[in-house]
Amino acid sequence: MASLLITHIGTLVGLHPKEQLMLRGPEMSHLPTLEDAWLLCENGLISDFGTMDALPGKLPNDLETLSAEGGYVLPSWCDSHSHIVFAAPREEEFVMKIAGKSYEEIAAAGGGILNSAAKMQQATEEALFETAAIRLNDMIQQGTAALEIKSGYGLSVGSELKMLRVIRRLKESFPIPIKASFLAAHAFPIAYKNNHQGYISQIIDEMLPQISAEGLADYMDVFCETGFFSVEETDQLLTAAAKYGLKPKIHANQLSVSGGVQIGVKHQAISVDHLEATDEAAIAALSNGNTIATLLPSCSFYLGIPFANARALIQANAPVALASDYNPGSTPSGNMNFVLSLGCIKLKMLPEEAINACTLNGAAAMELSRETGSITKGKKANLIITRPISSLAFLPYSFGQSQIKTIIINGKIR
Ligand SMILES: N=CN[C@@H](CCC(=O)O)C(=O)O
Ligand SMILES: [Zn+2]
Repeated sequence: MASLLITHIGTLVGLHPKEQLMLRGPEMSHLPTLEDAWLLCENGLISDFGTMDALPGKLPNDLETLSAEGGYVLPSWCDSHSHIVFAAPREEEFVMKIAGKSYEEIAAAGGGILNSAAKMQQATEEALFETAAIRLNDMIQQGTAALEIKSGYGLSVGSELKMLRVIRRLKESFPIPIKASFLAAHAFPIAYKNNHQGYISQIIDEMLPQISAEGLADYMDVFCETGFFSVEETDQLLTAAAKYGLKPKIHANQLSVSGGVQIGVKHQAISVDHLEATDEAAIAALSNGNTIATLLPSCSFYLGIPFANARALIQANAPVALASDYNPGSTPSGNMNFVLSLGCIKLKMLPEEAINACTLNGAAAMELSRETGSITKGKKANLIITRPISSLAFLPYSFGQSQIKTIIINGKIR
């Protein structure tokens, strides 16, 4: 594999030591940088870096050189929450929202997740793979190079397995790390509206054993929310998943204070995600803990719901990650550059905090921070090279304007 030397880097950003696997509270504002730098990629990994006045004397033979021309170099975005496998977009609901209907009203009228589930029954694995691959390629071009993808539009044994097999194929076909979360507990199918235990038994007795036998999921997810899965039902599902070694990453407190945060923490969830409706008890549950609060500001932006209280979480010494939530209903965008801007503009995170939340803490929310998420020797050479910009703050400040000039994946120009 050819080696790549990137020279004339205006500022190299995110030089965390390899032992730093996650950042919490005040640590999140610490984003080490190096000015006027070079960086060497060998065998797909970051092998060395330094300042331009001390370029390495001995260089590999098969070396390709690329000048960053004064641009910034950052670790690629690590997006730890997405639903990019879906059968069809839902613009009709977008228009209903413009006319004043809420997410809950649309869902109660048979739209929402059930709308996507109905379309999923008909979709072929091939079509699902092709459309998800287009979305994923777009995301990679926008700087994402590690991704979590959920099932959850199947809501039946066959369709949930179909979604997870599509995610497995994406894992095999793309050069970036991908993690799969099993989210059959996303909504109750209509046939089980008044028989919650019937559907929960199907998840526990039929889906989990097959998924485990085929190794199709890395995590268990539940939408713990009023009108969806209760705290008791979430507890039951997470207990069952633990028997198959599936750790939780759950949807909590999106539309109301659901108790989802506390039940996630009780089950040592890797992350509890959303938290738009978080109260003091939920913040206290995350304070000083290892469960990551993954905030999804594009969802608040699109649905017009409150933004999560990032400042209170950071104040409480919690680890905070930012992710896209790319899905057809609440967030039809996987652009992490916009997530970064919203993190600063709406969640009042400092640029350094928001960048750490989109990189190292995002990687940690997928248990990938040993291999990606910072500029650290031995980690994947997955990089974003920007145009020359006036400061780090310019990146989130210039919202909606791409500053990305080149994407590097596994040490190769993409
Ligand atoms: N809230 C649950 N799941 C998705 C939305 C799903 C949908 O509307 O299709 C979310 O994270 O926002
Ligand atoms: Zn989600």
